[in-house]
Amino acid sequence: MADHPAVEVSDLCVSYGSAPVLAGVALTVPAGTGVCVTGENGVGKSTLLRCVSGLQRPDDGRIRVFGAAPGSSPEFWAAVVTTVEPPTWYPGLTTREHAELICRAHGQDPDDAGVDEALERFGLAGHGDAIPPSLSSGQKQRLTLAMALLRPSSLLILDEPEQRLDPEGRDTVARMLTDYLSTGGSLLMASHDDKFAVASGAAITTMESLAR
Ligand SMILES: Nc1ncnc2c1ncn2[C@@H]1O[C@H](COP(=O)(O)OP(=O)(O)OP(=O)(O)O)[C@@H](O)[C@H]1O
Repeated sequence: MADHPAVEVSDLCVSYGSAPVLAGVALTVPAGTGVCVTGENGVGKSTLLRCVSGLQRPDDGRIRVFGAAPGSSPEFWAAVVTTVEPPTWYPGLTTREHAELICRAHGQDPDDAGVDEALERFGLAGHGDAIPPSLSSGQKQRLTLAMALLRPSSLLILDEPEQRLDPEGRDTVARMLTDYLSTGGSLLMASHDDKFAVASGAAITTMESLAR
């Protein structure tokens, strides 16, 4: 895995109907680094992230994630966390139980994985016994990111992680992404907040610069 870039995209083309959205997009995220894709609304950032996440088949082009095609293999989903799709909450499970579940699903003891610390760090300690649908939109986003960062992974694919977060929440997430990168993780994200992206340790690249 370490021999390959985290993400390698070349000649990626996606159209919706007759409207081309991505035309010959190329992108590399070296393993252990972070890249943030920026650009105006509708330029195709989420489409790119969906394709790299294996959630959308491009019309043309080549995508490799740690040297393999993205998709439905257990190895891919053991290595990759994507927040491109909005989360689905389990009926009747609390915020804490969601965090515990994600740990257990990945073979971690929730205490050892630091569920309490994660809830505290994300400002959710007082909401551990609430069910996620009752949380505010920013608190839901905090829980989504806490769960993404609690489980082991090698690549995070995050679509506008700063969305709905207050300034303190953005700072917390940026610090945690910097830590993630410093421990060898790789990051591909889309964002409208350059300051947040830089604070996260990601190199900024515009969608425009990725197209041929
Ligand atoms: N399922 C779909 N069917 C048809 N058109 C779509 C579909 N998904 C996206 N599009 C169109 O493709 C273009 C790119 O959308 P995309 O969501 O990838 O952009 P984005 O850069 O992530 O935008 P934003 O900054 O608003 O999140 C837009 O014009 C959008 O309307």
